Amino acid sequence: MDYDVVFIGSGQGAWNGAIPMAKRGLNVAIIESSLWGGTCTNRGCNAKFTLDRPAELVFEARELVGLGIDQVPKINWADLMAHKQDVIGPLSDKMRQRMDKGGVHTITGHAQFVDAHTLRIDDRQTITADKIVIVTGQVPHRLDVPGRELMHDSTDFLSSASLPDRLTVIGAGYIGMEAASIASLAGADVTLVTDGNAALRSYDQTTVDRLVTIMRQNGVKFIFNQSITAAHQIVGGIEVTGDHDFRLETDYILDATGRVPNTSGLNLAAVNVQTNAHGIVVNDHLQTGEPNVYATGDVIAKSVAKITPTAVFESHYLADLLTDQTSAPIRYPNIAVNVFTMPRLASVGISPAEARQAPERFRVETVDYAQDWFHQSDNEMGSEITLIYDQADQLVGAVDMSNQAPDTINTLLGYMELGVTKAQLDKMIYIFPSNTWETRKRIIK
Ligand SMILES: Cc1cc2nc3c(=O)[nH]c(=O)nc-3n(C[C@H](O)[C@H](O)[C@H](O)COP(=O)(O)OP(=O)(O)OC[C@H]3O[C@@H](n4cnc5c(N)ncnc54)[C@H](O)[C@@H]3O)c2cc1C
Ligand SMILES: NC(=O)c1ccc[n+]([C@@H]2O[C@H](COP(=O)([O-])OP(=O)(O)OC[C@H]3O[C@@H](n4cnc5c(N)ncnc54)[C@H](O)[C@@H]3O)[C@@H](O)[C@H]2O)c1
Repeated sequence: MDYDVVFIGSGQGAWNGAIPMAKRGLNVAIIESSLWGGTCTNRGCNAKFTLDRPAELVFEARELVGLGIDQVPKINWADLMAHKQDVIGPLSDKMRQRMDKGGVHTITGHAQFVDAHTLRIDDRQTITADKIVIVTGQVPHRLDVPGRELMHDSTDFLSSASLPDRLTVIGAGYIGMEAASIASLAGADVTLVTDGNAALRSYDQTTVDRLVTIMRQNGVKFIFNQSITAAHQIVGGIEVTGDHDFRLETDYILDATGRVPNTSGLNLAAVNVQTNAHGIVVNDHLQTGEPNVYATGDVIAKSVAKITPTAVFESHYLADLLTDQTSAPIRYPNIAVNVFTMPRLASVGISPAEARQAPERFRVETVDYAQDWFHQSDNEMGSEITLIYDQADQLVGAVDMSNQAPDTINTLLGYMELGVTKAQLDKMIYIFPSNTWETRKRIIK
């Protein structure tokens, strides 16, 4: 065999495990057909976050208009996009160097299976491996309607040279909500259209309703229960049409209707690897139907969130499994999740809906930040935190919608995972004033 382990795809689900495997003595290669580091690094989290920072400043300045702020800063999209390119552009090369330095062989090209131990790369090279890991991620779902060529995906949007005057976002998931938030705070007239009656379905819907209200107050128009059936060019723009005589004139359409597992170019017919609508089917050792073929990251069918931290966790697990550091099945701990809207919406653990269904087991406590001096100083009106405790008064879940929500939920995740008690928290001396102090205060009160 040419290699002990070969990864197909170089994203977070691959290199985080590949480097430790190489350091522990395995002969490891990663094959990548596009940018090194995959989606998160080049066209996902990092690119989005760079565009989001000024939007965050605009939002926070707006909250203080008349309370000490006279002028809200204005985003210069062209400069921001150039800055994003300066930050994100070099990352692919840096990521490849990181993998090379970590002792991993990096091979450029598109890989597909010949058999369970053999991969063909771009019809130019064939390599063999004892074990193969599929980490090919997801690709944007695209609406199959007339005029789809006039629509853009998240990769296009995150590289758009100019900010459209009128932006139509289709879909109210992570990508649609985050793009709507950034674009509207950057000055676009944003309409978000979705086929269902709810946004961000995996989040606590009471809090999501409050988020939608705040986004509406900040200029995003929401249209629920609306299917889009076509788009066509008109003088001065694009017309989007849908059922029930829906018509909307716009300048740019972002199709944010989801992402689908990237399995079609792998020639899976040559191996015993099963897929379903959610991705590659794996067992609790991330093993496919082919005993030497594994899969990690977004491409697998999994019940946990398809986000970078779960891909990294799986990659680390596989490094331990394939270097005999563990033989145990993968067990996910509590997973903190966050939507980068303004305000942020983050959650962890038992949801308020689950807790309310079992009042004999859980206590649910919601704190309206409008009543709280710390958030009043930012004028964070409409924001709130919900905390869920079990019978032993131990924190088991939380939902926070506020400007600081990711850090609040990260802090609470630590308390939950380590089983930190109120008595222990009472003995910690945090910085005051700070978000961590306020979060702790809420628990020990
Ligand atoms: C717009 C956007 C914003 C996001 N924001 C966040 C966020 O804020 N936080 C967060 O946690 N997650 C976020 N995510 C999700 C996150 O990007 C993914 O969970 C993560 O990138 C998954 O990593 P992965 O390694 O499984 O796959 P990917 O990073 O998608 O990597 C797959 C790689 O495989 C390569 N490949 C595919 N087929 C082949 C082949 N046949 N041969 C060779 N190479 C191949 C692809 O080119 C790609 O580089 C975001 C995603 C998007 C799209
Ligand atoms: N902050 C983060 O962690 C983050 C950010 C962005 C993306 N992601 C990841 O990216 C992936 C994709 O996210 P997403 O937001 O694209 O997908 P999603 O599946 O969460 O949302 C898709 C949205 O499109 C709507 N939709 C689907 N078909 C439609 C149609 N025909 N017409 C109108 N609306 C339609 C759905 O109702 C839903 O609101 C997820 O795995 C997510 O975890 C994570």
